[in-house]
Amino acid sequence: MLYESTPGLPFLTGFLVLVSLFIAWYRRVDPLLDAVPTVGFSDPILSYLSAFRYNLLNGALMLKEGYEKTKPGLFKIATFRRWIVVPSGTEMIEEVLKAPDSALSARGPLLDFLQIKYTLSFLNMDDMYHRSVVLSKVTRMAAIFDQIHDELVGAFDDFIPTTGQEWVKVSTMPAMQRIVCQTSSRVAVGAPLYRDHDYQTLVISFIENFMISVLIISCFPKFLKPMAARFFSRIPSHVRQTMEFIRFIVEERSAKMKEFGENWDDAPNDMLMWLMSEAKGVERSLEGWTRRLLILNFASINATSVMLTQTLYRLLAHPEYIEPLRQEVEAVVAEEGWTKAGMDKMHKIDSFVRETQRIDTPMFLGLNRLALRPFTFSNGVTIPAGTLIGLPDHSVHTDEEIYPNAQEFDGFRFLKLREKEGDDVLAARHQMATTSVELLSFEYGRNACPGRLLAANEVKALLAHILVTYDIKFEEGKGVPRELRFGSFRAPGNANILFRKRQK
Ligand code: HEM
Repeated sequence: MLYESTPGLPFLTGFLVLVSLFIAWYRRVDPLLDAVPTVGFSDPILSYLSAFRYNLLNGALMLKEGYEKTKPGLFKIATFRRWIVVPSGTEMIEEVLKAPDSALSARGPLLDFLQIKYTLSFLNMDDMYHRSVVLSKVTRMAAIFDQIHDELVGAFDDFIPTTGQEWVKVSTMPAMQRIVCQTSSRVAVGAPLYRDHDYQTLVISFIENFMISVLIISCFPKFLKPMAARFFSRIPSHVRQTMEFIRFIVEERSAKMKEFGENWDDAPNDMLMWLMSEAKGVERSLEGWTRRLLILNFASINATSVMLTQTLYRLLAHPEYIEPLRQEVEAVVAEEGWTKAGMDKMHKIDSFVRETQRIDTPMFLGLNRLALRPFTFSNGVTIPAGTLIGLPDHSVHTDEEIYPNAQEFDGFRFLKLREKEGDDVLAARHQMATTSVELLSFEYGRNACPGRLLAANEVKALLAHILVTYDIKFEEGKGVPRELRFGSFRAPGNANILFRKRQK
């Protein structure tokens, strides 16, 4: 009877069996990875439940559990797309970071993560010259710092216009993004374009659209990705519009480069100029420079505004730091003015921002490495070619053996470590822009962020300016907003902050 009343049942059962077999085959674990313990289910089909838990419920907890249970060692975790192997403990992480690119590639996973082939297919991935441009030029911060300070004051006046005793309500994340955009654009394209609000709107809309495009395109199977990019990405239009904005500047500068060559003494000192001087071959074109500029805007503006927003939230959640930080800024500025040398002396500010970065690191699992060939760790475990490795940023940052009372925010944690060191060289290990295997927000080793010195100085200068210029508080009855989490990502929620001219 049952059979007669449900004629589709055998087909449905058959279909489910086929799907299960396909999943079991697709998510099968390479036997070599059997030696790596799993957090959650190892079974190919049940591992989807673990992936669900990881992506949507409590990925951070799962990573922490794997890290603590296996340290020093390795564990694996299931995501919807694939298995990820995670090293636990700093020694194992260092092995990953020190492995040659020919064994564990950083570039491949980064390009895959950004879906570069479909979002920015025009980038020549073999020539990442913008990285060395940033690294070599940004290191000479002193000359750039004047521009940054000059501009951040203007940006605050533009976006947070306070007068008298009135409190001005500011939607934090969008306002910080605007302020960082204007300040960074001064370093990126110079005057007069950086102040053009239409240009800034375009820069921010590119960043937002880029992130949305990456998310959407990642959800499609490979053969549908080009179509998804065509339908959902507005990036080609952003490229065209940005080209129109910078065309005039590029033409003028190209003419001067031709005329003066190496002897152009008062050449502008901004990223566009650095790119124009260093580009080779097809990259030496309006379109080539535009695309590099866009990718640099993406790399710098979003991460810097997130860091500034998190720092402000931490400050408001711990207002006892406001006075000591203010006093430091005032004392240093009285001695050194608003200079790079002054920034270097703001040890309390530096420590406060670094502590925020430690505890609010934007990724629970940082960017990845792809094993291009079988790779054997010092504990004898070999992972097969094709394995994806993720770095457990947040688990390291909350490792009690490295940071006692790791879950507590201690704004002067790094100041105290700095003061304990005997000399300046050792003390510098604890400053904001110094990378280490114990603090992975800027990554560490040869793939570390080339713009970290700029980011650190920008955030420190912005925070110092806020402290001495404004009184700030959350709206009545409100506090730090709940952060947004998905899998290994986290982002600060948005809250309004009230600003008024400082009263005392
Ligand atoms: C708080 C702000 C910032 C954070 C947290 C941050 C973090 C990172 C991280 C973790 C990476 C490594 C990605 C990888 O290759 O695995 C990276 C790469 C990069 N960052 Fe930053 N960054 C910040 C600001 C900046 C700024 C201001 C610039 C300046 C232009 C910049 C330029 C770059 C570039 C060009 C790369 C790519 C390097 C490559 O292709 O290998 N970043 N950043």
